[in-house]
Amino acid sequence: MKLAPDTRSAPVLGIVRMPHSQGLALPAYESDGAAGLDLRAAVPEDRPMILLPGRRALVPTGLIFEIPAGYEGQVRPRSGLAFKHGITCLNTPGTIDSDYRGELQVLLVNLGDEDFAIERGMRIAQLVLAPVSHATIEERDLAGETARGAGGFGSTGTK
Ligand SMILES: O=c1ccn([C@H]2C[C@H](O)[C@@H](COP(=O)(O)OP(=O)(O)OP(=O)(O)O)O2)c(=O)[nH]1
Repeated sequence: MKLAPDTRSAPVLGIVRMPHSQGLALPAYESDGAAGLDLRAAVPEDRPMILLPGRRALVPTGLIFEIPAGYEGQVRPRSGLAFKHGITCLNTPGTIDSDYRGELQVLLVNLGDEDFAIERGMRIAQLVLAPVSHATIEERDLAGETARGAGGFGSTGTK
């Protein structure tokens, strides 16, 4: 199926390579309609990172992103890694601020029951570019009335 062309003008995402990501493919949309750019692990070829069950680690991407103003980057897990190995992002969605100029790192956690080897070039997570707004903050004396009121946390039941 051909997806409808995007008529919005595409934001430009700048990517700067650090030395340890030389030779790795740049993040790319893996299909026409993919929401995220796959992020690859920039760990040494001869030293995969071993994530033991229950442990977490910051995995380098070797990339600095220039997120355009008015957007954020959301670092999200890959469902295949989560389903097959219990590997997910601990802080999902990780927030990449548009003024961040450090290396993008991916905080992975092993919720599976086996050791997991993160190898160089492995696609470990995905980055979604999403619009954000800065709200104008107004302090108020009272919150406006609504039908829900203060009901939450399951107040409407499950059926
Ligand atoms: O998964 C992530 C999440 C964040 N970051 C980087 C980019 C982001 O802009 C910065 C700060 O992230 P966040 O705002 O979530 O962290 P914080 O704990 O609030 O720290 P800070 O005080 O530095 O904002 O860290 C990553 O590389 N990976």
